[in-house]
Amino acid sequence: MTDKLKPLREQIDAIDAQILDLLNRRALIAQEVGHVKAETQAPVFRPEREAQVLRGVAERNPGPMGNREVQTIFREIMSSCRSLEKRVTVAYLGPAGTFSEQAVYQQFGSAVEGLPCASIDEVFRSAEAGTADFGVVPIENSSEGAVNRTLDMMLQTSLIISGEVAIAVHHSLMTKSGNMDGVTSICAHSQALAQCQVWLNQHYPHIARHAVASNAEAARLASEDGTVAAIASELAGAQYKLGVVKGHIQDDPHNRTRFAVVGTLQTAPSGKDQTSLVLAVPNKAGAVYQLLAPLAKHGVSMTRFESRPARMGSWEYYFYVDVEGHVHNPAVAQALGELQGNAAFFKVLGSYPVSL
Ligand SMILES: O=C(O)C(=O)C[C@]1(C(=O)O)C=C[C@@H](O)C=C1
Repeated sequence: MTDKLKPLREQIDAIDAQILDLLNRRALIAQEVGHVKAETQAPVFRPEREAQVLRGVAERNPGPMGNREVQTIFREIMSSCRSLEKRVTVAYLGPAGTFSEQAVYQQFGSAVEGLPCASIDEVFRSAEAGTADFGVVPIENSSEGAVNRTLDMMLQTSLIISGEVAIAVHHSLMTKSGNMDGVTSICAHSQALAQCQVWLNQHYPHIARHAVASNAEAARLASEDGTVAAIASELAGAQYKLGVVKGHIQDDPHNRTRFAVVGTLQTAPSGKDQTSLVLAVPNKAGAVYQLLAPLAKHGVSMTRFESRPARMGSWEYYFYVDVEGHVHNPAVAQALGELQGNAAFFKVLGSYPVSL
């Protein structure tokens, strides 16, 4: 070791000792919080508090560390403190290596028990039955739009949305060999095939495409068969020891997927929240316009409006609406009260912190 390096490393060692001490002091307090919560049967996972802590560290961060990096560290700190109170189990659309699994870690950190499920329906069932404390389900993609199965399930379920996570979705084309020699089919989830179709049409128009249950399943198939190429995350590719033929092949470089954290927890206001609802109106002229009028009247902004055909009953469409603010906010509460009066069907799916 050079003479210059030695004193610097000694400083780092001293700071690490302080960090370790502080981390454990924090963990002891979290354990106390856990005892208080156990006495009052209060929920352990508090998305509003975690969102406030993460926003707070970004606001106070003097640098040179970036906000994102600092938030990643604090998310992990809270995850391990939380796991001293209780290890939360979260169901997601498996297998391991999917973007859904990535969303679980992004929201809960790594001290969490992931429960991979075979379908979106099973994620809901696990959280409804209490096998999992929460479920994480994809709700919409920035290029492909709504995930219809999730929207349909939100209508039927007794669960509510307790939080949301948005992740950047980058797809890679991967094979066992790392090249396309002898490849006769490209496999991926139908959403991933759709998100890469322009690129695929340009580069491999003559190779057959097959939709499979998940991108991780495609990676598994490619790991067993040299004639198969998979489109998946590099994380999934690494799990199956695939070589990358080409990374970032999604047509939209800013491709993102939003996931909902579903459970029984009614999340308290965090200071920057949104509320999701489902509505329906009788099929008559001007009904939708009239339905939404209370939002404008009370100054509540609508951030999302999605329609979905109703397959039964007397209404034509269900409208999935997100508005800014929490249901405990008086303006939101008043607007929703009036909106409910205009609607033939009305369900609040939940109020939760806006994702980072
Ligand atoms: O403040 C709490 O309620 C805690 O349990 C502490 C803590 C944390 O580590 O900061 C841990 C888990 C909760 O989800 C929120 C925050």
